[in-house]
Amino acid sequence: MSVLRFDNVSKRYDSGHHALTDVSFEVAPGEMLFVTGHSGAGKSTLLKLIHLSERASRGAVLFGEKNLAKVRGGRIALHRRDVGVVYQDHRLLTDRNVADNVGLPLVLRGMRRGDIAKRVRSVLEKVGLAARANAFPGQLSAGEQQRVGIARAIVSEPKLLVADEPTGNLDPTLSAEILALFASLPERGTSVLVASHDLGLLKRMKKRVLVLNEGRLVDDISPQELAE
Ligand SMILES: Nc1ncnc2c1ncn2[C@@H]1O[C@H](COP(=O)(O)OP(=O)(O)OP(=O)(O)O)[C@@H](O)[C@H]1O
Repeated sequence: MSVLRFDNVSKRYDSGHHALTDVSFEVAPGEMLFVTGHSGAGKSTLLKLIHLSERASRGAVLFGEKNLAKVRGGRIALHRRDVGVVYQDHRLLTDRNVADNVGLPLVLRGMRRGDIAKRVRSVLEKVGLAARANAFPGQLSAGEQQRVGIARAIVSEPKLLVADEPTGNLDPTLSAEILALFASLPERGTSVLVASHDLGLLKRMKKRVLVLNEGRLVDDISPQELAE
């Protein structure tokens, strides 16, 4: 059983623009892969269909056995518990400190405060921000904010993590560290799908790469092919 499956998915925005056309692929449990393509190729749209910021116009997006077309109303929030999202613009709450931002998904889940504090501490250590737990987002660098966003996305150990250009604001050393962190998630059962147009990074990571061109999936490159 795949974690995620796109079956001939197309997305046409209300403007009439066809952002995705007939896209099909599957993600296995514990797999890490990238989606790439030039600006406007449809990478963000593809991720939005997974966390239900947008809906497919045709075809089916399946998350495990669940057809996302049927996930409506209150079930959207439940679905989002299973999908961790790292946004390009972080989307942190500016009036809450780092620890509160990271712990928020666990609060929404009704987890006990003591357990939340433990998990938050552990995940902040992983992203190298343990010392900044009490800082507010406005006091952090762009790269640090990015890492808070990543910590928040992985704190609830989702089945799938989707990240849109997660290393955009980070220097090369930090990018490498964050990607190494992503690459370690599959061992703990989280599949990872990252949108990136950084070809150097894709080559270094040696993971499967989906290539979009004008909304069509034009290549699906295995790690072996990438190494050649
Ligand atoms: N809400 C929207 N309404 C209309 N068109 C949109 C909307 N969002 C995106 N598009 C268009 O759909 C196409 C795909 O956009 P998308 O953001 O998915 O591309 P992308 O590959 O992520 O690009 P980038 O690398 O620049 O972020 C673009 O031509 C974009 O202008």
